[in-house]
Amino acid sequence: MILTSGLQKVFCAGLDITEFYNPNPDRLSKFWTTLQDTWLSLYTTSFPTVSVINGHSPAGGCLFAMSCDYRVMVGPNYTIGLNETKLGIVAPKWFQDTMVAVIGQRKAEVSLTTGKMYTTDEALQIGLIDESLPDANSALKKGTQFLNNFQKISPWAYKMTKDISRQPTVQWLIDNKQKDLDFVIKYMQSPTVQKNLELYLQSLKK
Ligand SMILES: CCCCCCCCCCCC/C=C/CC(=O)SCCNC(=O)CCNC(=O)[C@H](O)C(C)(C)COP(=O)(O)OP(=O)(O)OC[C@H]1O[C@@H](n2cnc3c(N)ncnc32)[C@H](O)[C@@H]1OP(=O)(O)O
Repeated sequence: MILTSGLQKVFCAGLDITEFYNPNPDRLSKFWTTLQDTWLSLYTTSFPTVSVINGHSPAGGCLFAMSCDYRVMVGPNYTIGLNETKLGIVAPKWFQDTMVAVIGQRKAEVSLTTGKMYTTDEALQIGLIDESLPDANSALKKGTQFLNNFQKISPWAYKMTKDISRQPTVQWLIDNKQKDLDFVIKYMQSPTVQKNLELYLQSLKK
């Protein structure tokens, strides 16, 4: 399965920030639960997955890319990263753990605390992506080549290997879905967080 975008320069702009701004708790609760379930399905899918990152990929976009088995990104002009601290919010534990699984504890901590958005070259250097290609067609071709590896791998062996590797992060979220939701609902209602989001949304307007 390949995840990519039909847009010209955005792979995924992350979660819709307007869902967090002046939120209705019931709506936010459904929104966040849907995100948790979608992520669990993607991260544990029995299909081999590749993200062909053909545009910018901040925050939730980076999470979805990192949740695939392999990342091919079009360079050099796009950026990717978990930039939550730049919005004055915090990437939840399972976002952070997904990043640690990809680039390791030290690089993830620096990346997360600074909210850094990496260029394609920088992302390749720290291992956030696996390959950089100059255009979308060659990136798609690379992604397809990666998936072809699995024609010779037992689906059962593939899935069990992936489950063992991803189990700690997956199990944490399964065991803590309500706690994670309560954290988001509680802090999203904080006046400080709301002010930060307001300023960030304003900064995006042209
Ligand atoms: C004190 C303790 C604090 C504790 C807090 C705890 C909180 C709990 C945890 C909660 C975690 C929540 C996790 C969230 C993860 C996320 O995904 S947050 C989203 C992060 N996304 C971004 O930062 C992306 C922002 N967008 C961009 O940088 C750019 O738009 C782009 C690079 C993606 C594309 O650039 P360009 O093509 O130039 O597009 P624009 O013309 O800028 O955008 C068009 C239009 O869309 C609006 N917009 C863009 N992104 C978003 C978004 N993610 N959500 C909502 N709206 C978005 C942008 O404002 C423009 O609007 P107008 O057309 O001008 O109205």
